[in-house]
Amino acid sequence: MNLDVQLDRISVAYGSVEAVREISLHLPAGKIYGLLGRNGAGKTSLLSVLASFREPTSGKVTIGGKQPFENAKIMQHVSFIYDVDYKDETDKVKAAIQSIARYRPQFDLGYALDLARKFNLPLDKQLKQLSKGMQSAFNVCIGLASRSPITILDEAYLGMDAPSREIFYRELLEDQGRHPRTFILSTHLVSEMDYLFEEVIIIHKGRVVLQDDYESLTSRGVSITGPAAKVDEFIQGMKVLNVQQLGSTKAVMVYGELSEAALSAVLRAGLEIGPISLQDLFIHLTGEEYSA
Ligand SMILES: Nc1ncnc2c1ncn2[C@@H]1O[C@H](COP(=O)(O)OP(=O)(O)OP(=O)(O)O)[C@@H](O)[C@H]1O
Repeated sequence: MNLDVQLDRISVAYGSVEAVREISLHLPAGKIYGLLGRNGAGKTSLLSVLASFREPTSGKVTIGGKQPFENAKIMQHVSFIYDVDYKDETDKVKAAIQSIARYRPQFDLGYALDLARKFNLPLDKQLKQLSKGMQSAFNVCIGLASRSPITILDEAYLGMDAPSREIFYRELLEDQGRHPRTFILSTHLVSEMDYLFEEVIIIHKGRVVLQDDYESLTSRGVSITGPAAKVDEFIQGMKVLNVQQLGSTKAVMVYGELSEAALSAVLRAGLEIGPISLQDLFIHLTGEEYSA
């Protein structure tokens, strides 16, 4: 069953607040997608539509060619992991895992318990008694062990300490190797998680500002440094993300195709070329100069 996700001109409005504005995306199945955006960019609103937690104000979502909203056949293949409020949840960790396993068709109970052990989750404690980071680790266990063909993790790491996040990232990659599926991960921890993503979607003020595979993205972004006049000559016609000048030396971050010929011309001119990180791209593409 091919569960490609297609969003056609999805908008989400809360009264007069337009959280998502006509977003169209095609997400072929089987990849790890990173969804990046600043606070309030519209990530959770978009993901809740994708997970059929809410209907869009306008536009259409299809998963495997079918509309998922109130469609149990499709929704059994989708897991949406988000920051759940467990303050009244008296189920114990092990019992909660067992009861979730009963209604998720691909759930692997053994793997869930193995993950719980790796995260040091106390199986006989009530969910409401877990610390914030442990509750997130519990959510991650459920998200990974569900093995849903479409697994959406909305800032799943909240409160998890660095060693636990490392376990999460390692398990994600290993389990994706064993059971390939679609992961959509929203995050603010761009530099920490970038190596996980096969494709990156950056949204800003409810709109997509960039969607590309990770390798092309980072190969297209470069910094060029050298005497200001020479740098200016080379960046003509390119999308400039950031400019820094110290005396007569200028460092410019640009984004776009740079041909082999252009690259060697830059080097012949004695300019320095360096890579830019996904975090740099994210910061500058969502800075105020790109505001809608
Ligand atoms: N239930 C709601 N009622 C009114 N406005 C809302 C509601 N939920 C979200 N919004 C608004 O919609 C916009 C997008 O919010 P959303 O939670 O989707 O962003 P986000 O990218 O997930 O943000 P963050 O990274 O801070 O979690 C924001 O302006 C937010 O204030």
